[in-house]
Amino acid sequence: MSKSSNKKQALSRKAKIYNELQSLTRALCLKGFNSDKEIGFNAEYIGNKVGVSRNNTSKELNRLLREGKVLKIRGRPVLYLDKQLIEGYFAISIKNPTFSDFKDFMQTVNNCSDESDTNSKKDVYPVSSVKGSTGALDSLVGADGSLKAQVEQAKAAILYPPFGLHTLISGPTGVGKTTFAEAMYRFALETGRLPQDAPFIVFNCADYAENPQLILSHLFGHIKGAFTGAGRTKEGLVSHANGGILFLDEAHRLPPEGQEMLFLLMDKGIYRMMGEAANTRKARVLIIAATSEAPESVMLDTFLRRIPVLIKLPTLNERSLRERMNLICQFFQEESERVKVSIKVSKEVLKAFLLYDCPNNIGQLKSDIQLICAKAFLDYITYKDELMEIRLSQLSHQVREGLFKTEGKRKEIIQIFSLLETDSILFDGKNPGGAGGLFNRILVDDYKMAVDFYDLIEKSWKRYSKAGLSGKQIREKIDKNIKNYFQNFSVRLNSTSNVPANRLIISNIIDQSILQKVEDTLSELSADFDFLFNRKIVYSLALHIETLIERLKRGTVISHPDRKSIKKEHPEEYQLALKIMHSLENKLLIPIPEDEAAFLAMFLYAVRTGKDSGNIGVLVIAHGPAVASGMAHVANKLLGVDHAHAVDMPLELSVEDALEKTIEEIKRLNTGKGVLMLVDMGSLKAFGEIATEKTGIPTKVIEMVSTPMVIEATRKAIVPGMDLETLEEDVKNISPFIGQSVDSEELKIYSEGSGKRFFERMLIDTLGKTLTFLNPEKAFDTLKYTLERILEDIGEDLNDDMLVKFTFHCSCMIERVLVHEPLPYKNIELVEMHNRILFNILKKHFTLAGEVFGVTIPDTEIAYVAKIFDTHLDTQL
Ligand SMILES: Nc1ncnc2c1ncn2[C@@H]1O[C@H](COP(=O)(O)OP(=O)(O)OP(=O)(O)O)[C@@H](O)[C@H]1O
Repeated sequence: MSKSSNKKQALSRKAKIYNELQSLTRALCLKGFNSDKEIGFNAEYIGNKVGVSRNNTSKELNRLLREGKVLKIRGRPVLYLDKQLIEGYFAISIKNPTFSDFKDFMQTVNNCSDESDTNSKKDVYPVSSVKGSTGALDSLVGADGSLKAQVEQAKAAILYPPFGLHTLISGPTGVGKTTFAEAMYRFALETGRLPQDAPFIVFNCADYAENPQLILSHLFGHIKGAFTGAGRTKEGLVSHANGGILFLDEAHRLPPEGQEMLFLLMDKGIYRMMGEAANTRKARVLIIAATSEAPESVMLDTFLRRIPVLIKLPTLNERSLRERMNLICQFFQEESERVKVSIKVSKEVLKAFLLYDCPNNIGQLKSDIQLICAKAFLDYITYKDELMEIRLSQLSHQVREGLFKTEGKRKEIIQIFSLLETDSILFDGKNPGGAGGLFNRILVDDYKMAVDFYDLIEKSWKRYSKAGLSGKQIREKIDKNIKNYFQNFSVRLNSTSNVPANRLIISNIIDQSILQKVEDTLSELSADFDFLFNRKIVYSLALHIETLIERLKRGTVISHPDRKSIKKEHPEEYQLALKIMHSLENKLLIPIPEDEAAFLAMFLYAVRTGKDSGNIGVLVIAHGPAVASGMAHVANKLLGVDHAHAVDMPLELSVEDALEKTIEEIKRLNTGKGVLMLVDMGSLKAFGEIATEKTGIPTKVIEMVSTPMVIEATRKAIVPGMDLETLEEDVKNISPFIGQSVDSEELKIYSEGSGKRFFERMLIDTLGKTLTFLNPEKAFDTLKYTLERILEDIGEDLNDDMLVKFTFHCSCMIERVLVHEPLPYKNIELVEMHNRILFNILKKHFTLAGEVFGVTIPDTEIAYVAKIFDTHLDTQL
């Protein structure tokens, strides 16, 4: 054999070995590294795979090492890895490719992302050490979460000398591949790796997949006469992308000829226009390819051999709910900015978007949100509303289904939503700055008192003066409100909240210098007042001070209604407040009005003594063995609390005993804010008066009780800052059945169309406020029909009282069954036995009703319905 053919063989042997090592390393990268296991491939193993002896394989590997293509880990046996792939995987650049042992290798790759480590710095440069590396990539949602590794890889790919590394981004449709590639491009501009005028050219290979000639002509250009119709020479995208990035979407659709031409460009920086035989052209183009095919697929194998960096983006399901929430908020904010109208989105809608099945990932999430916003916009212009409101009823069936998919995610959902005290979020499109930190702002609600707090004072001032209260009365009322506010605020601060005291998040929303100055001030004073150490106090105070400064600038400072008495009642806190104020005045160089000391003193007092001031108790009293407790149970279950309590009054219970029980309950429930009682008969009103007389505990009695009212009472009673009078008012207002006067206009609206009575329209309206998932109109119609059939069977007439009870109870029941949380029932056999006929009638009719809603009503729930008939119709069949 001649020398030259020997060399030829050796060359192809080296290439074979190199290709094999690349495949093996790639497979390893796809599986992920595990530092516990030794990783790498020895010469014998690689040699066996390609049919070359161990000795010769070793020789070739050492050659490759000298060429800078492989990494060598000394030991027994010696292990090899492909250098570029490892660098891409760990987002690093390795200068010295030989390692003394496996530990040395792992240490080097791990340490390189840790700037503090200097040992390995000489060999590698960590991406994180590059100045100015914040920006496009770092601001992607998830950049510090589920995209962390990918962002590091992308930075490394862009920064790799001399011109960056070609990259393949993979992931199913809609995961954000294009967005990610654009962010890489912007990162290249930000870091100066590409000049500001560098091109970013996008080409979707799927667009012309059926016509290879057209693809090649688009990409590489053609010369005159290259094919029929090529009347003149035309440059391709590669030429336009010279000096920048060419983004090839759906790269797996590139025909084989195109792949070959692209590889030539990637390997050697040269290409030919179509129709050119000899002439080659030069272009320096960084390729970012994207594919929705699994990167392991055969189709991509050739591609992978050329592309050293493989970035796999996670699907929406693989991201945390927190990130998804962030995306949702971002999209609503974007829509609001687009149409320049505020968008109000309820908690329930957010929950549905958070949980529904979204197989096409972020892309689908975004377009579903755009779709719902478009619908809401239509309502907005049709009805000339003040803002766009997204209601649960507007959502598509698929999105609404999300509400049923809480399984296994409850904790995370609670964590996300416990921070949001209002029932909805307002996305303010007129304030474009709001988009980025929006979700962060939700996160810091726990610290936030300033904005709400001043607003509270301003709003109540307007409300009370409109109501004709004297100046003194207004001050007294506001003073009470402020006290309540601080009390509740301190409860939140002292609670074992899940909110991390995260300076990073806080620093996104508070001016850095204010935060720093508040931190300094409090740490100076904390030697004497150790409770000031609490991070949350620092943050909430910083937020408060920031708002105060804004108000000072605008000249809208609010005076404290009663500074003198605060000074007298809380002298220690007042003095401390003055110290804080003076220190801040010096640091911030602004004069702070002395009234502020009174607010601060109240805040400090509340935080210091803060204990759970508790909520207003809710007590349901009704005749019947389990009517009251049934309603309280439903309310608690639906709201996920244990706040509604009940006194059941079976017929055999004497009035004296019932009163005694009631007083005991009231004592037990009172936490200082009184108890709201909902009773089913006017005569029970006296119970409240007697209980207050005997115990001094304030009570209010509403002479009407229904499940929705109990739900409303419970829901509102646990709202911080609620007082007994307001609660009574609010609960009364939801009941359309309490002698309200309704003007004739309103009456007309309610009675229009549908052929329903006014009373029924009101009933549906109230149902609408209570139901989460069901369409109230449909629920009402179906249940009324069902009730009429049941009454026909048992020979009773329909009456409104029964209609109210039945529709409310049963619609709540259907919702419970929908979310797989039906009520249990003890001794169900007894109900079945005593009321077999009624039970069977109910079962028959509920089978039909259930079908309408796609559920099967279990016997335990039927037993409760039977009880309603028992108690209210006295039906003993
Ligand atoms: N991290 C992100 N932050 C904010 N928006 C994002 C993010 N990722 C994707 N999006 C948005 O989601 C939508 C879909 O993203 P993109 O088009 O980048 O996905 P893709 O994977 O390229 O989709 P396809 O495979 O369908 O081309 C875009 O409108 C984009 O604005």
